[in-house]
Amino acid sequence: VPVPEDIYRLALFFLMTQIEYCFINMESLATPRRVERDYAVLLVLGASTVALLLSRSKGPLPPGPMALPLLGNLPQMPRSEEWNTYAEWAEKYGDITYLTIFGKPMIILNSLKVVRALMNERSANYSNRPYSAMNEFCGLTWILTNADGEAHRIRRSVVQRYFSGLAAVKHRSHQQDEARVLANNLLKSPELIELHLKGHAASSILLGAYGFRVEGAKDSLVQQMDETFEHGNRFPGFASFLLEKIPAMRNYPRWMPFSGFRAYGDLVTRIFQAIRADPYERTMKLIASGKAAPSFVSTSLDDLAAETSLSDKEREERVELIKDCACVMYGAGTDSSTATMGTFCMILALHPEILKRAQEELDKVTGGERLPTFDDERDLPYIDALFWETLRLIFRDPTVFTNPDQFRPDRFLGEKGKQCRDVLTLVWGMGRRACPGRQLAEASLFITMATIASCFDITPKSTDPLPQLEFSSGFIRRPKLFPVNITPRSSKWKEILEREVLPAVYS
Ligand code: HEM
Repeated sequence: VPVPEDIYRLALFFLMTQIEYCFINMESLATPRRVERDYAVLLVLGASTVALLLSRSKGPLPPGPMALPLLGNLPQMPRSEEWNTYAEWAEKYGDITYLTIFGKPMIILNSLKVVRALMNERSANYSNRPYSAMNEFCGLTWILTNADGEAHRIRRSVVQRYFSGLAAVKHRSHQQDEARVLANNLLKSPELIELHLKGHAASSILLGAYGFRVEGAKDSLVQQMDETFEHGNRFPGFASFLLEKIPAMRNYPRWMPFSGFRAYGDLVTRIFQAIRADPYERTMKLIASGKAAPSFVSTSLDDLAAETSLSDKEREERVELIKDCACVMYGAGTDSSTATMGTFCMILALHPEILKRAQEELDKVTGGERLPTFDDERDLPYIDALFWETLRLIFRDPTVFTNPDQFRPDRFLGEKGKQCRDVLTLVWGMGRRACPGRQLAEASLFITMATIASCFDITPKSTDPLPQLEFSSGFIRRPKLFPVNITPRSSKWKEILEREVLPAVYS
């Protein structure tokens, strides 16, 4: 029997969905305003309530803050710096905290011990994504990060074959070039640091995946991709919740009242299909004109051509798979790399003593006469430690890293440093979902950090008061960039950079 709580909950979803639609930009949908009819609301409310009741979870659950009847833990959810609230909850409830938001369960793993136990040792149990009617509704089941079971396994093996292990080494030449292009861009217009960092990450990944570089974050393709992911995030939360709870809603008739979400679903499906197809088409044109650099797409197509026993249908499926895998690399890799490089630059501005020590080490290896290369890697332990400590900032378990708020690259030096690195593999995720772009990202970030530290002094534009390094909330912890001066260490370094960037740009 439906309880009043469920009816209120659903009534609230509908109400909020409509309110949200008033705030999002619906112009592109050209949907005429629909007449709202009470009987339709009652019908859907009834069906939804039954579905909600059937989907109720039973069984013992981990402890967590007391949930309110309708909203769950929504009022207690932190609006910013969520990691501090999660740490407080860990003190109170232990390593695993259970929450619900509008009936949707959420589990926070709060220590290295439980993350390892669940995500690594029992990866087979915990690596699947919960079924998402919303992903199906928007045609997003092909994305590796959403896929499960066999579809996930196949996509991962395709991606790993080209981006992990020894295969990652093939990307080093363009990664070194892109690091130099970034340094040159920072030399020319340091005030555009945010755009340059984004353009650099995008270009490095697009080169690996599709074989072309972009001129920067303003490139139409980069903007198209960003807008697409943004669109996905803007899907009205309550409509998405409703779809998850009642998947049959994806067939909700378009002529019914409140069916605006279907038009929005069509839009999201269309634009996701476009970012899957458009960069692929760009590569096909480059291949046709003989100008394509070797990439994941071109190599995979060559491999496909060499397999003579496949039927036409199998070939078509393989091409679709190649499109899926290339596209996801951009989505998964760009923002994470941009955030890490942004953090690195802000850290250097706040810690001149660290930058000086890095430059001393680099000068010893390069003689202060050239930019660093991958061949220098083994002689640059401090740069390596700097790289690890920058990633470590998101890992704040004080029982593992003492004073986690302090930036101390020395943690990663010497014998003890090796143990710290082992622990820090956590930042790449664990088990079956661990980051397949890890080696690619490690190499790209290392050479870019070494190049930037070689060429520039970085200082905050204003030191009174000294800026604090703050981070935004969300899936990726992004640094809030404060204004900085980025100047070549000397006129000699300006010349070195200008000299060495030319082959990078024109090769
Ligand atoms: C600083 C850089 C990066 C960090 C910290 C990072 C971190 C992570 C983490 C923690 C996961 C696991 C998420 C989960 O458990 O569901 C992940 C997944 C993934 N990463 Fe990365 N990543 C980085 C860069 C990259 C790059 C450069 C690429 C590609 C070029 C990439 C591609 C992927 C993909 C495709 C997945 C999904 C794997 C799956 O669901 O099986 N990442 N990454």
